[in-house]
Amino acid sequence: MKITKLLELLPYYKTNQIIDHLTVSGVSMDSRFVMLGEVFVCIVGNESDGHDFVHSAIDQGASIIIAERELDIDFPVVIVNDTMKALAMISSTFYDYPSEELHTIGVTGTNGKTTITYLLDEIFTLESHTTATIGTIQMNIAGKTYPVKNTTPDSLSLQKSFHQMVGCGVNTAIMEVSSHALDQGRVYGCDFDVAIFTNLSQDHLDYHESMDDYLRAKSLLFSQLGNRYNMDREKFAIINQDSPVASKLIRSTAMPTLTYGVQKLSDIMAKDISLHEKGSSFIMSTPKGDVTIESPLMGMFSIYNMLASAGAAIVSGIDLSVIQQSFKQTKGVRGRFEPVLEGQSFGVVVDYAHTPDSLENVLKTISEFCKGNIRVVVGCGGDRDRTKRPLMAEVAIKYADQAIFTSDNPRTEDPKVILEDMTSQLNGNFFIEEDRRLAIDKAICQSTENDMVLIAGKGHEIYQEINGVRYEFDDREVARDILLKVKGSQL
Ligand SMILES: CC(=O)N[C@H]1[C@@H](OP(=O)(O)OP(=O)(O)OC[C@H]2O[C@@H](n3ccc(=O)[nH]c3=O)[C@H](O)[C@@H]2O)O[C@H](CO)[C@@H](O)[C@@H]1O[C@H](C)C(=O)N[C@@H](C)C(=O)N[C@H](CCC(=O)O)C(=O)O
Ligand SMILES: Nc1ncnc2c1ncn2[C@@H]1O[C@H](COP(=O)(O)OP(=O)(O)OP(=O)(O)O)[C@@H](O)[C@H]1O
Ligand SMILES: N[C@H](CCC[C@H](N)C(=O)O)C(=O)O
Ligand SMILES: [Mg+2]
Repeated sequence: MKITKLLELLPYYKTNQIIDHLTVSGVSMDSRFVMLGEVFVCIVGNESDGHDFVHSAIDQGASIIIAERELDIDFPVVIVNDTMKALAMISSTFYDYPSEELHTIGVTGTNGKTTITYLLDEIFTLESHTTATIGTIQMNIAGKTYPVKNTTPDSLSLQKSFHQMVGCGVNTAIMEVSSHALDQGRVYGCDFDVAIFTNLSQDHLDYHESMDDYLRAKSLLFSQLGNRYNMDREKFAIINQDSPVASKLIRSTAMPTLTYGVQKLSDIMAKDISLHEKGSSFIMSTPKGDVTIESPLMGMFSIYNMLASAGAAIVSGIDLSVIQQSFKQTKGVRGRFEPVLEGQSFGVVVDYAHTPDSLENVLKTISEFCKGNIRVVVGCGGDRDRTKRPLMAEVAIKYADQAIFTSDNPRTEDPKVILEDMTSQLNGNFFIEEDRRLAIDKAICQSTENDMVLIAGKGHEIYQEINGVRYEFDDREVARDILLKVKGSQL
């Protein structure tokens, strides 16, 4: 591609040489993987600064450098004021603006993103769309799955994936948009058609300076909605009206908004809600009429996830009958309120709750129907928001009859320090068992008829990360092994 074409969306840039004659074979943001003829974009990261690797990028065969500051090299350099935004724009240009070709839905918020992308995938698939999803668990393009490093990929990988989707005949792309991604411009320049907000509660205060800063990042999805090319298609924001920050987000976008909620008057509302052991049912009132929803998804938080998904489906032109059928037959998401059943007389549920709010929601749901004792096994991740640790522990002892605190992914931290952070100010009864397998064993072995065990925090994860090494660990498999062992010993 000619460099002049590649740079066509950048509003203003300076160069140190005449570059108009140059062509580029690709785009790279990592000096270690630059290929011959590629443009190398210097990104200032959290760990290192891409500008420091310019020489190695040139040695690897880069044809031109895009930087944020002047570089003392005799080599073609394009200087822009923000390389993160520049990377997003040139990646989109290089891959021929693929998000414009797709009906693209972005979901942001502290909790519920993965669940909503799965619910939407089921709805659009039932409507015979060819879909793709990107998120925490994996990327799925037209039925083929790919592993992911981040919930939301960097802008270069993202545009490449959109391009692949277009090539595979995908028409609807549904993705999670994390606050880190918004802050780091990973979705800058994406042509979203629908942007969904779930909720805002405490998480990631290791990365964001404050809750206001966290909200500012989330609001970028809405303020950037419709900023890009394809204005032939209407854009919509779908906002949780019951969230205290709803009005801020509604004001942050110039695009039409559809609200959803349970408490406050909203465009889409759930009424006559019934939450039970086998799921939930409610009347969903919408601008297209009312419909009765029955679903195996449990808990009030699931009602919100269904309303948000319904909002996005409605503005995408999908009939209420399809939404109704999809919610009825949903398979749910692995690691989200996933039961482990080995014929035992008590319940065991594995859930990805790793924030105070999600843990509270899940425990509240369990406490609404559990007739026996509730035991929770939970820890907090290392190298992540320290301030959420005591809050999660407090929620655990508030709702559970027995709280067993253990390790999650300690990463580079000492698990004992994490457990100390969780419990040092805590009043009440709890156990500490650092070894997650033993903690699960303890909860299961003490349970009897009608009790419930919640194993929280790791959900679908199939590893435990300790000091940079990922050891095989799957809460569901561990629980299953223990249940079978207990069953065997009772024969
Ligand atoms: C803190 C954070 O968000 N880091 C992300 C960031 O990496 P970074 O800023 O550390 O990058 P860096 O290592 O400093 O490198 C800066 C630049 O120098 C380049 N470089 C570096 C070394 C070298 O030899 N040559 C070279 O060119 C790098 O390629 C890069 O372009 O940019 C990378 C590329 O986009 C991300 O993969 C990485 O995510 C790390 C792995 C991570 O753990 N992020 C988490 C916190 C995160 O983003 N989580 C959210 C989900 C949260 C949720 O759902 O709850 C997510 O979207 O995944
Ligand atoms: N709407 C909701 N409100 C509050 N809690 C929720 C909601 N939906 C799901 N949860 C809880 O949050 C956990 C994570 O849900 P999910 O994976 O859908 O969220 P996420 O936003 O994708 O999280 P992450 O940021 O870690 O990727 C679930 O296991 C459940 O405990
Ligand atoms: N996306 C979240 C996942 C947390 C999952 C939990 N098991 C942990 O490791 O803290 C994060 O990276 O903060
Ligand atoms: Mg997720």
